[in-house]
Amino acid sequence: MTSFDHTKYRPFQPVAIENRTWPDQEITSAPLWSSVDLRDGNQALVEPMTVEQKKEFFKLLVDVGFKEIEVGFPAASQLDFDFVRWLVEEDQVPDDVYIQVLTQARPELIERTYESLKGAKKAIVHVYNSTSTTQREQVFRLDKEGIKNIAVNGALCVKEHAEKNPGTEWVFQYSPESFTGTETDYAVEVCDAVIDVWQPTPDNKCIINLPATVEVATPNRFADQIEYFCRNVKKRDSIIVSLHTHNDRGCGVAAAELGLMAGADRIEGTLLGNGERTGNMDVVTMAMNMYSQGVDPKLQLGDMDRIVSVVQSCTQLPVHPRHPYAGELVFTAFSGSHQDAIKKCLANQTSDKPWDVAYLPIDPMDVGRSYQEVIRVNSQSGKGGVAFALEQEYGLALPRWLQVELSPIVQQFSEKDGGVIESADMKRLFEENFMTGSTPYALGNYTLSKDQRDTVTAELTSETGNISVAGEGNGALSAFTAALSEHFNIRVDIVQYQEHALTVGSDSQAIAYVQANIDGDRFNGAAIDNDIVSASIQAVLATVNQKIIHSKQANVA
Ligand SMILES: CC(=O)SCCNC(=O)CCNC(=O)[C@H](O)C(C)(C)COP(=O)(O)OP(=O)(O)OC[C@H]1O[C@@H](n2cnc3c(N)ncnc32)[C@H](O)[C@@H]1OP(=O)(O)O
Ligand SMILES: CC(C)C(=O)C(=O)O
Repeated sequence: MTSFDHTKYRPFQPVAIENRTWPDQEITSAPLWSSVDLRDGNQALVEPMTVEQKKEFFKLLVDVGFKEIEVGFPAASQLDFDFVRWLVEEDQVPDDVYIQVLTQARPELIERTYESLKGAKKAIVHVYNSTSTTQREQVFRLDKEGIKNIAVNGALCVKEHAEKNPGTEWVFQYSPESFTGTETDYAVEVCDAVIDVWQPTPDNKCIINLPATVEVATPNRFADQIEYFCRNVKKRDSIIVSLHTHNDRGCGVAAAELGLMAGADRIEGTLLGNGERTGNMDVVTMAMNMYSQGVDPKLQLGDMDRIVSVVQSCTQLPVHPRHPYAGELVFTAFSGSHQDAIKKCLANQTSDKPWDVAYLPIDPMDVGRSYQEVIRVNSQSGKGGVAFALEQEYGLALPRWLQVELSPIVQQFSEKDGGVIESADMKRLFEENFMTGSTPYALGNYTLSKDQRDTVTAELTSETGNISVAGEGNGALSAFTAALSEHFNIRVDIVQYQEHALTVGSDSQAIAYVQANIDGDRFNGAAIDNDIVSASIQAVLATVNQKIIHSKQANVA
């Protein structure tokens, strides 16, 4: 017998709607945003925020650009009450920001709520009661009329208190809590009754907030509910339809997006999605989704590290490394083909072209991240990733033929090491294997002269004694190659050559990369010097040094 029995659950009963229009809509402008971090987010924490944490969080929300911020449930806790008083008395709320507070539709709680707001410049009073069948039947034990009366009486009470305090610019908000579990036509009926009390106008709107208190269906079903609601609610032009989705099925953002397409004007959510159970709708994700489609979300999310840091320290919840747009790994590719594609696309990307980089839906720089972290190398990585890391970190633009040689060396190392290879290790492997221009022989003094042909004479130093070599050719490199060929009795042909100035570390240095065919085997060398000719000569010497060591090892074997 298994207890995993799906027949105990009932499917969601969708609202009957014909000719729905939302699937054809696009999101082309930002909604009104309201942060509920300090209320819904806070009420879901193991340890609710202290006043100090709320202050820090509030400052972040203002800096991010929220103009409506639900700051608490002041009738429920002294701490929330005190925080609202601090905001008002210490004049902490910018003139263009509304503070929003939540209250149940109970007269004594509404009264206390208004006490907390005394002297506020602008405030949204948010009153709610649950309208779902489950709560009607089992929690409130009231019929539809009884539940509607709670809403109407709450709305009346809210209005009366506002009239007694005309110094504040009041906005009223009502939520039929558990909207998704409410028959949609009945939700319209209750909201209509509230609207009748408040008598909003196009110039003095009220907010009707439709919560997916619990997410119970696929986002398309939620969108149907929203479109139905918008079509049928009274005075549509005098109300702001707001959405407040939760993430029980993991679709909080998708539901809000489709709900917006279905006609909503305003979105409530939290930064990075903290909230009851699986969380509230994540404003960061939804806003960045818009941003990535070329729509201005009207929120400033560029300092993502600060957002993550404040949210983590105030909620004491970690942010998942793969959290959309904000997690530490979301712009990082480990696998070779992704790295290769990213590297090539980044090289093509210029500021005058629309962003078009494989595997990166947005430019990491836009949220304060660097290209360095875009590619991290482990045993799944290929040459592109290694080359990218060396270029980003050290300015070493390895030619493709050298990338091909270095990549397996790095891969072997990471397989042994078992994890991510740091750029410093890759550089060390590069130096150990290719910058071999000092052992057994290092370049001492040399002279170059130019006549019909170039001539070089060079001193090579080594532990076993110094030697002199001389040769001539069509350039410095070929003269030096000839000198080495003759002295060591080998045949050296330069197959590949590349050089560039070093832009990282020192701007007066250059690096040369050489691939040489020596007696039928290919060797790769590189060298850095203030002078490009010296760098080139040393890179050739690096290949010859490898050949000498190789031959010695072969003889020993
Ligand atoms: C989906 C949401 O997030 S809604 C917000 C939920 N957040 C919170 O509840 C956090 C803060 N709340 C609290 O601290 C407490 O609930 C308080 C202080 C507000 C009230 O506490 P209490 O008076 O002990 O009441 P409690 O919350 O248990 O509610 C009990 C009564 O209020 C009624 N009630 C609950 N919600 C509402 C409402 N929105 N409107 C009117 N009455 C309500 C209940 O039916 C119940 O009635 P009963 O006593 O006749 O059975
Ligand atoms: C009070 C309402 C909006 C709420 O928090 C919810 O339904 O989740």
